[in-house]
This record gives sequence, structure tokens and C-alpha cells, in this order.
Amino acid sequence: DLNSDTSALLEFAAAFSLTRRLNWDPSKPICTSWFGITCKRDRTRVLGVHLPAFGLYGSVPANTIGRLDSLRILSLRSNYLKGNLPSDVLSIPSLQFLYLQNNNFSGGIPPSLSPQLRVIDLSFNSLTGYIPSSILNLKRLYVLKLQFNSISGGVPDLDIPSLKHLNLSYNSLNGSIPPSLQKFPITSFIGNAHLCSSPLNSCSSPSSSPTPESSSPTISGRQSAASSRELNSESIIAIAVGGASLLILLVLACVFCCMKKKNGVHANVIKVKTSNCGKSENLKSEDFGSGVQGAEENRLVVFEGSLFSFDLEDLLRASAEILGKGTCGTTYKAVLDEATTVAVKRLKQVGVGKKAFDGYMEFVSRLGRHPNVVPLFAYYCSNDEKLLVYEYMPASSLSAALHGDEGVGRTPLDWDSRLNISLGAARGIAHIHSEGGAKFIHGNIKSSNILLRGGLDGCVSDFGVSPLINSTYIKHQVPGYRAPEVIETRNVTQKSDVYSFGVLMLEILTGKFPLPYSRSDDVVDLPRWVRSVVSEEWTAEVFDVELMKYENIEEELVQMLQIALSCVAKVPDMRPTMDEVVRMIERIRHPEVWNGASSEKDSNLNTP
Ligand SMILES: Nc1ncnc2c1ncn2[C@@H]1O[C@H](COP(=O)(O)OP(=O)(O)OP(=O)(O)O)[C@@H](O)[C@H]1O
Repeated sequence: DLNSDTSALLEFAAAFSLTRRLNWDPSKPICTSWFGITCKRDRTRVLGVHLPAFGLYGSVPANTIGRLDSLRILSLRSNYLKGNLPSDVLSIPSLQFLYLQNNNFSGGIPPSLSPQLRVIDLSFNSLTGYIPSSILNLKRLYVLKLQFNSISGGVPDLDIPSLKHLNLSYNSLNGSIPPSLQKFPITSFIGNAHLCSSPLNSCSSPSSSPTPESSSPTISGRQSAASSRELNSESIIAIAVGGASLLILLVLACVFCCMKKKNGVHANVIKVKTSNCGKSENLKSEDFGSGVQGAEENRLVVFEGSLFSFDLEDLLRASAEILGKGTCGTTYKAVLDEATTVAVKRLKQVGVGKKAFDGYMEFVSRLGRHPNVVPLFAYYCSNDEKLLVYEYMPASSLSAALHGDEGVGRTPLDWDSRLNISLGAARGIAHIHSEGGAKFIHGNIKSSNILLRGGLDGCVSDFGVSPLINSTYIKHQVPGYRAPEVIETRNVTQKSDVYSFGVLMLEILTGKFPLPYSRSDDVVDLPRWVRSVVSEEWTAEVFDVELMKYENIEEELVQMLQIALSCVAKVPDMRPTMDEVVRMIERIRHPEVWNGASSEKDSNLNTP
């Protein structure tokens, strides 16, 4: 019952020292107030646990989540979970959707799996062992993602009619791909040096036949078949090149350490490197520490739950690189040490005093605690200098991913990523709107303010910054994202955020920048252009040509376009709320969840 679910969850949470606050208060109703929990409509059982990117360090304790015997969805993706996969959880009979990607789980995949599983995503972990043949019993399996692990052995003949998405790439699999799986694209299998047959190269020698899990004796079950073979000339060259690269890296690391030691004594001089020229130079008057003063009241305020611990001294000593100059100031990437990188925004012309700034920052940091909002770790405020310290997002921004250099090696954003980013950004904005009170707005939604987390999830950045700089916001909005009524009334509202988000969706769908842009076709008013193209009938003309290579996505494209157009309706009241937008995109992103859960829609069954 719900009481036993509650105690199982509390025991689970107790095992972690959480870096973000989890509001799991036993005295509050679990189904309506606990973060990340969804229940059955009658609120008698827990159906979903969603704690993506929550800073969970450690291993999942046995006999905790595994006791939630009505659980359908578990999403603990993008945390720091390690140890074996929780076998009691994977075998919960009701479990349908399992998202444990982007963690550090090791060991093998347990053979005992819930027969109801429809989605299994264990990608980007450190799993070893074999793909268990028991997966064949999962008659409803729709998605299986195991990429970027160290799984070895042969690929079992997963002849499951419902299986539509398979990714086994970048493992240590060997042998030939069974005929039932040869319909999947090459990207499902690449990065497995000893895997062969269609869609990869044909198998050349008898040694390439699969190594079934039962017949391959290995040391501790982890040795790959490749290691037992003799080294060929390619391997020898690869080892030689690898060895040389390692040596060069070691030398570079030594040089870097020596330089860092030398720089460390200049507390107020921050190394600023501009991305363009790649040269480092001391820019005392330009850097983000030049206005820092020593007084106690000007200290760096680090918020509870920040992923890293650092002080002002560390920040001032960091080597920094300009990421870009925006309307509100300049943003730097600051490397505090080998393991700690943050983004520092140096605000210009802040229009509020220190006391108001302090109070406001506390509010912004609290409100920003959501997986789809870039976390504010700390801030610094003196008369001459205002610095905001954020989590550094290495995967860059949506703008860079969509419109970045088209040089060799640039991979255009695929459709799944575009859907994920739209959904993530929508959730972030919806959170700001609902948690900040009816009048709270972002005010500067645009593609350079949507940053990408690993797995290409969209996170909203710069939230709370615009009102500090200019109470009317309008000066800071890029014209292409500005709602028509804002131009007339200079009044920014949640509905004008929805408009900006609609423009952002159109940008994702068309690949066009909503302003004259040097490297793409010039389109000034994206909504007007899209409306004019689709006014006669729904047409493929508007969509980014990069999307045309994907099969069977037409319906999703059109549905996303309809949502985008509803957001950019000219009359604000005709636009949906961000909560409604999230629900509409969720239905497209995870139709299997919504179809399966249609009887429990009211229970707010979220996706990961
Ligand atoms: N936390 C972060 N991690 C990684 N990159 C970031 C981070 N914050 C900002 N950036 C990048 O730094 C660059 C400059 O950002 P900044 O927010 O200063 O300007 P902007 O987004 O172009 O304009 P505005 O000031 O109007 O928001 C952008 O390319 C942005 O994507």
C-alpha cells in the first residue's frame, strides 16, 4: 500500500547525501507534494519515480525501490549511480519504463527482468558481461538502448516484433548480427570492433561467429573475445599510436601543472582566454575578478546543494575563457581545478542595490532547483562587481548545436534530440512559471539560453537575470523572439514567454534562426514565414532539410508544428500555458506512456 511505498522511498533517499534538496517530507502527502513521484489516480500506489540529474551519488540500496511493486516508470538517469544494477528493481513485475542511462553502473545486466518492460535505457554506463537472452521474453519491448558500455559476447537473436529502437553501439560485442536485427541501421551497432554482418561489414572468418554467453569461458565474466585473439598489425599500430598520445598527454599535463602553480599566486589576476584566438593573456581590467573587494560583506555566497565546494580564492585563481558576450554581461568558463569547471556570468549595469540583490539571488537559486533549469551555485556582489556562478554545461547551447559551424565533423541535431530539448526546455519554463507565482517570467527565452546537458536534454539558463538589468526586459529581448504585444505595450508576461518558446520550437523545426543570420537563409519573422508557407496546406517545405532523412516522423513533425503555431498565436489569450505545452510535447515524445496510461491521465504520469 501507499504506506509501504512511502517507507521504501524514504529508505532509498536516506542512502544518498543529496546535492539537491529533495522535499520528501513524510508528513506531507506523497502523491501531491513529493518531488518526482507520480501515483495512481486513486492515490493508493506509487507508479513513477523520476529523479533525473538529481546529483544522486552512490549505489541503489537493495530492498528499497525494489519494494514498490506497482512501479511502472523509473527514471534515475544522469546521476552518479554506481555498483551493480538493482536486480530487485529490474524484476518488479509491473515495471514498464526503465531509464538508468548516464550513470556509472557496472557489472552485468541481471537476467531476471520484468516481462512488462517496454523501454530499457542503460546507455552510457560501465556495464560488462553479456546481453542476457532473457530479453527475448520481453514481448512488449519497444526500446533497448545499451550503447556506450563494455558489454561483450554475442548479440542474442532478439526477434521481438515490438522492438523498434535498438542501440548496441560502442560496446565490445562480437560475432555476427542475427538476421532478425539486421533491419536496424548501422548506427545501432557501430563501435563494436568484432561485430560483423549486415548492416556492418560481412564476416570474414569463422572466428567471427557469436560467442554465446553459455559457451564462452572468461576470466570473471568480463574478458572480451577480442582479448583472447592474437594481435594483428592494425592493433599493433593502434597501440603504438595510443602509447605515443598518452606520453604526449602526460608531458602536457606536467607543463599545465607547472603553469598553474606559477599562476596560483596572483589572487586577483584571472587568466582570460578568448575562444577565438586560443591565446591566454592576463586581462586584469577586463577579467571577472577585477572589481572584487576584500570586505567580509562582499563574500562569495555558495548555495546549499551546490555540486562543488569552492571559495572566492578558488574562483579568482581559476583559468578563464570567454564563452560569449550577451546583453546582460559576459560569460566565462572558469576551470577551478581538474575536476571543477563552472560558468561565471559577470553582470553589467545591475539596477538593484546589494540588499535587494542578496534576497533576489536566494529566491532565484531556490526556484532554479529543477532538472531543466541551469543551477545557480553561487554569487558574488560588491559595489563594482556582480558575478553569478552556474553549473558549466559542456554540451553548449541549442543555438550552437543548431547553427554552429558547419565544418567537417559537425553532426546536425537528430530528431530525437530536438524533441528531448524541446521537452526539457518546456519543462524548465513551466517550472519557473508555476513555482515563481503567476507573475514570474523568464523574459529572455532564446536558443542561446537553452543549454544542453549530456544526453542532449534542454536546460533553461539565465533565468532571473533580465529583471536585474532592466525592469522592463524589452531591451534585452532578441527581436525575433519578442511577442507582438510586447512591442506595443512593453509589457512582458508569461504568455509572452510562451510566444518566445513557440519561436524557439519553430527554430528547432525549421533550422532557421529567427533573425537575419549570416550563414542561413535570412528569415526575420519566423512565425510569419512559417504561417505563409503552411497557409495552403501542411507542407514539408518548412522543415529543416536535415530532418528529411528520418523515416516515419512526419506525424510528429506536424504535431510539433501545430504546438509551435499555437504558442505564437497573435492574441496572448489564445496561447496555451507552458504546463499545457509540456503535456502536448510529452504525448508526442512518449506516446507509449500516454496510450498505456490513458486510464490514469489525471495521475500526472510523467515521462523521464
Ligand atoms: N552555464 C553555462 N555553461 C556553458 N555555456 C554557457 C553557460 N551559460 C552561458 N553559456 C554560453 O555562453 C555564451 C554567452 O552567454 P550569455 O548568457 O552571456 O549571452 P547570451 O545568451 O548570448 O545573451 P543574453 O545575455 O541575452 O542571455 C552563450 O553562447 C551561452 O550559450
